Amino acid sequence: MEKIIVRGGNRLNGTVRVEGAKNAVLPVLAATLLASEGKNIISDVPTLSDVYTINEVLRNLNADVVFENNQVIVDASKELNVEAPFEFVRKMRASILVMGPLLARNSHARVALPGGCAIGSRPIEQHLKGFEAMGAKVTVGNGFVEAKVEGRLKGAKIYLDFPSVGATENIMTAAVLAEGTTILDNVAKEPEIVDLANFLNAMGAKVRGAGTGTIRIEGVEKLRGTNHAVIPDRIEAGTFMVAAAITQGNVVIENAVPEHISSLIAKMKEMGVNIIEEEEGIRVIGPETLKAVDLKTMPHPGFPTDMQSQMMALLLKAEGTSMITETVFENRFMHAEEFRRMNGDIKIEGRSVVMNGPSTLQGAEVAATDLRAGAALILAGLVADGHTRVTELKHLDRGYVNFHQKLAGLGADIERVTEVVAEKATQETTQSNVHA
Ligand SMILES: CC(=O)N[C@H]1[C@@H](OP(=O)(O)OP(=O)(O)OC[C@H]2O[C@@H](n3ccc(=O)[nH]c3=O)[C@H](O)[C@@H]2O)O[C@H](CO)[C@@H](O)[C@@H]1O
Ligand SMILES: C=C(OP(=O)(O)O)C(=O)O
Repeated sequence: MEKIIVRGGNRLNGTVRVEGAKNAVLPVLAATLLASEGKNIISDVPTLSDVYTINEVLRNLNADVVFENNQVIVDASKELNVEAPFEFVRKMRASILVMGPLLARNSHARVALPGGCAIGSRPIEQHLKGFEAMGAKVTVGNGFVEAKVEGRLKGAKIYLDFPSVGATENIMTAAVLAEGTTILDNVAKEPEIVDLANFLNAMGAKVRGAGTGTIRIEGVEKLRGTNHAVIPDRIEAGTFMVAAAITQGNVVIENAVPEHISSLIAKMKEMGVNIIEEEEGIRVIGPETLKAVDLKTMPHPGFPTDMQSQMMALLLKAEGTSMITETVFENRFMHAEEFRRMNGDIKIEGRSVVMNGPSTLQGAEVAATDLRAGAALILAGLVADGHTRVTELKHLDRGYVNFHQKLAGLGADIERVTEVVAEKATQETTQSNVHA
């Protein structure tokens, strides 16, 4: 087993560059299945475990996929298979995003049911409601969801009960090859939705309104491969912004797009963080004293749930009482217990957590319960007394490329070790504690 060991106390300084966005590249790669002619060349692709997983899903569906130098080339022109098995979907829920493209291309798709995960039950009924409205017959059984349609899907008017990111993407990618027009209401407005629409349009689709609450899709008969560069990862950018702020550092985050993270910038400014938009990116200067604030996660342009745990780390160091309310996922506070193990003063009250800060954080052995929790625990470790050891790094690797190396490049005292070396470090700490 691998661990990341952080020794707290260093201020971060310098420049760090963010990668292409995980949550943009996964739907884009799933949508490459729509091109029955030509190759798709997707660039700025991060080397994340989730990307390797979706590439395996595509290969399994009979697409040719080459991933080199942050570029994925997909040739999906051969006849596609119908089924995405559980071995992939269990690793990564976003595998469900192949359902829309497969149904549109094949008139038939069978995908293992994703099930819940550490942050909530995560049902997919809004995705399925969309496929049904377009004429598909959907059945669920034996751990699979299957959708079939005679001939092409038919354009429809669909209203989502909640602006689900995945449902918006899956229905969009089904509707682009449907007969007639689809009007999709109460949709997600995340930048990743806009990126997907841009990619679909470059393949020859007719998608209008992405980024607003209503998307209108005129179906076309065929799509062809194109070139597309993925947008920068706003959550990775936000994570490094917190790293700079929590360590009273001074860091430029290159490639970050301020318009994609305006809610985060506003909240951090409220906390007293100095944030300057520069030509190369966003400069973040952490203050001596952070102010307590309240925040509530919401669909975009509200505060992103994927930044909630990192902000929890930051708020633990703020003066006064802060409250975070999670409205997007029903169970995304598992990291709060881990912060408590680091001496964080934190209480869970239903869908909110209350923190009385600043907490004097102490190094401890903690487990990443999901990918953002993993990053957040490392952020807390940057300002904790002594060593913090973070385990369950498979979650972190789903969403961050070279996270510890990037932090080390900014001056953090951090390393990634295997169990054997980690045990040696534990012994050293135990010995130094005995001597102290
Ligand atoms: C790969 C990817 O892009 N993942 C992101 C995507 O996940 P994902 O697409 O799964 O998130 P959704 O927006 O669909 O889910 C938001 C909420 O709606 C619920 N829901 C969703 C669909 C449905 O049919 N029924 C239902 O009840 C979910 O359980 C959850 O509570 O958006 C989330 C919300 O911004 C982010 O945290 C994830 O990082
Ligand atoms: C929850 C996340 O991702 P996923 O939907 O892929 O689990 C995330 O990126 O924080």
